Amino acid sequence: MGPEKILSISDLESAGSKKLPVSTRDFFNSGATTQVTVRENSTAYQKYRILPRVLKDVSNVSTKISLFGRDIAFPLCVSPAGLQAMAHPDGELATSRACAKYGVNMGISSYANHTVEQITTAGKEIGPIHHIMQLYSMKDREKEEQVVRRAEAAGCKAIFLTADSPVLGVRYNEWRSGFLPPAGLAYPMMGKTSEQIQQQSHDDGFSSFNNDSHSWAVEIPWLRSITKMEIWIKGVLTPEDVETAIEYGCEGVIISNHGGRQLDETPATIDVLPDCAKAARGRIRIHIDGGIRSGTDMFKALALGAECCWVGRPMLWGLAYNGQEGVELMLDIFYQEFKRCMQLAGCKSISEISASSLGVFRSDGPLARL
Ligand SMILES: Cc1cc2nc3c(=O)[nH]c(=O)nc-3n(C[C@H](O)[C@H](O)[C@H](O)COP(=O)(O)O)c2cc1C
Ligand SMILES: O=C(O)C(=O)c1ccccc1
Repeated sequence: MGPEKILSISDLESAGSKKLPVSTRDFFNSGATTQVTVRENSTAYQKYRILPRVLKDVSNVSTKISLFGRDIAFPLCVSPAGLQAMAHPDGELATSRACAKYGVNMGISSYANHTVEQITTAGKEIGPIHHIMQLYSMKDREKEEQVVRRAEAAGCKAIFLTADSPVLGVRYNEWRSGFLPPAGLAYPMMGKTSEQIQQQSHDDGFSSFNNDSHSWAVEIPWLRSITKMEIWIKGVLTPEDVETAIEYGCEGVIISNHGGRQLDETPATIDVLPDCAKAARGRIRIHIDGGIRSGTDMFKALALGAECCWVGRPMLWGLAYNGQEGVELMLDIFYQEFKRCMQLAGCKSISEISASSLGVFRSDGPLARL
């Protein structure tokens, strides 16, 4: 696709973004309010440096981890993001196929432009893949239950309950541009047609469905009573909420600030990961997303206590650049960079990646050990 050489996720961001109309590009790439968190999610990785151990046999590095009962190729999955057909007509179907081809798992947004049945089938036709279904608490409990039941019947392994979005964030770009998904795109899992979507602002449309009176005490036991899928909480940023998720018997949390799109001036996810992982003490799975843009970012997140990384926008840039092939390119860049990082750092398997592989800059001093 095109003459340019796409070697890094940053190259893919430029090439993919260029293909999109300005309002779509801004909807995908922006964060909330002042953009502090969306920026810091990535830049925060720069306070850490990798301390390699040398002269190790790294001819047979294993990048695999086990997730939902099966090995995935390397510790990266694709976060649930709505409206993927805005990036490429094949949307979530292309993402699912690319993930299956590459041997990683995929999150499906409740605001996907294809159904959970279509998306899981598209992937499984290519190869083994697990999906998880993202869920928002909804005002209409019957509709919410339908989404859960359809996801389970389609073979999804977990519900990711997005907990950081009782309302949408302050999004100046969406409000200025009067952002609306293009005519023709629907939210089939929400039972919302293109015509209905066109009648309300994105913000009002979201609020009309979303339950801003959600709570741990109501939501988690209710979900448990209607599904056997694992229940994960997406959008946790504090050790307190890790502890609460454990109390409610959840299987995992995604340390996430929604890619900086919800509450601005929340910390970068990598900066709260160590305390959250410490609080978990192995009692709940800890995954992370937000701002991960390279194999070394992945390595640092694993060293600081995450079991697996998830990425949102890099998938959208891949889709915009070249559909399924673009998402495969994105996964390939991450895989090659991560594997090489392990080799150069002297880690033969994922279990050898630990905090002892990292140093950190504190104020102006020399590099400190963690
Ligand atoms: C365009 C877009 C749409 C998104 N839609 C959803 C969604 O429907 N549900 C959800 O839980 N998170 C959604 N997210 C957040 C992602 O799941 C993820 O947390 C975030 O993109 C990770 O940060 P990154 O994009 O820097 O990798 C969306 C993100 C983007 C950029
Ligand atoms: O924009 C988002 O971050 C998001 O979560 C969303 C919600 C509904 C539709 C599309 C995206």
